[in-house]
Amino acid sequence: MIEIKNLTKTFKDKISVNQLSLIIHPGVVTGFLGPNGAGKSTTMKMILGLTNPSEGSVTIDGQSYKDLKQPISKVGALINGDAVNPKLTAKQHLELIAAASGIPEKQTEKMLIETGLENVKHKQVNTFSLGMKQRLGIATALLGNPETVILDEPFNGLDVDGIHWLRELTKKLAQNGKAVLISSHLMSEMQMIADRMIILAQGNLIADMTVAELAETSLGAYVKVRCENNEELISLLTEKGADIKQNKNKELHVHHLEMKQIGLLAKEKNLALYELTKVQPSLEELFVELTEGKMDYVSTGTTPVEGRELK
Ligand SMILES: Nc1ncnc2c1ncn2[C@@H]1O[C@H](COP(=O)(O)OP(=O)(O)OP(=O)(O)O)[C@@H](O)[C@H]1O
Repeated sequence: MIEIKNLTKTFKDKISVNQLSLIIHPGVVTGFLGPNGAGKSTTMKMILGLTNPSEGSVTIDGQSYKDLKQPISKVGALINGDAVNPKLTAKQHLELIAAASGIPEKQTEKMLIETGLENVKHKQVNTFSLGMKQRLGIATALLGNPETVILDEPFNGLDVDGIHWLRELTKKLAQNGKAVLISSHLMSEMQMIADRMIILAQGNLIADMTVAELAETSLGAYVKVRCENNEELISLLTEKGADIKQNKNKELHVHHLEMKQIGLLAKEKNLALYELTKVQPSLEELFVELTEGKMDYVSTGTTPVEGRELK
């Protein structure tokens, strides 16, 4: 079990991870989600002792990473940008790590088969595609049969077969009692494999719940309204406690008011509505909503109504 308490990382004057507290449980695939720059990799690096926290602590079964006696059998990780000597073959790379860590040689063969690299094991890593490198990174992470597996954006570069393989692998690891932490910025991907979701945005914890809880969260449901006079309707509904966002097509997304209430309030003021639809967003849409306005790199899309702060 990984326990993170008040974990904070500041680079110069920028807070990349802010007072993060959470637990990564064994036997569970935990999706670690957030837009670019949310602080996912930094958190993973702090778990692995690769980056020192500015504040707070991380323990793995009660110990910090640097105090673990046999770290490779406790935590295995794929961190983007992992250094692999490109001149080595896949087999040599794994054998080198196995030898350095006292892992039996037969384990390297097992990992090459498990990750589908058996046929290319004698090829130099510099001839590998991104997907093959990812597979080798995953083989490296699993080499010590660790209790916890941390994978930073492992789907990057994998083809359809690879994606399917990795989904099955992560499920199997969790079924075997391992704690699996996987980062991604794609909710749709995580939805397929994660039991629990942790969402970060700008270093802050936005959600930490099971996928079922996330899907049920009332934050998600809203009423889509198109109307002849948005300004008037916004002020009317806001007075009644609604939270409203307006997208670039001038559609209003109204939270915390029922469809019927909205219709009746509009009728009282003789406001014509062109559309009134209850929307239960997908997890992908919910993710966008939860993290909107909290990204380092923003693209166009739904914008908040002036004066209303996004939740
Ligand atoms: N070594 C560093 N020096 C300065 N700033 C850093 C450093 N590492 C990370 N950051 C900053 O910390 C913030 C969080 O970065 P991080 O890589 O953890 O995000 P992420 O959620 O993993 O993003 P992505 O999905 O794009 O990989 C970013 O603003 C990033 O620029």
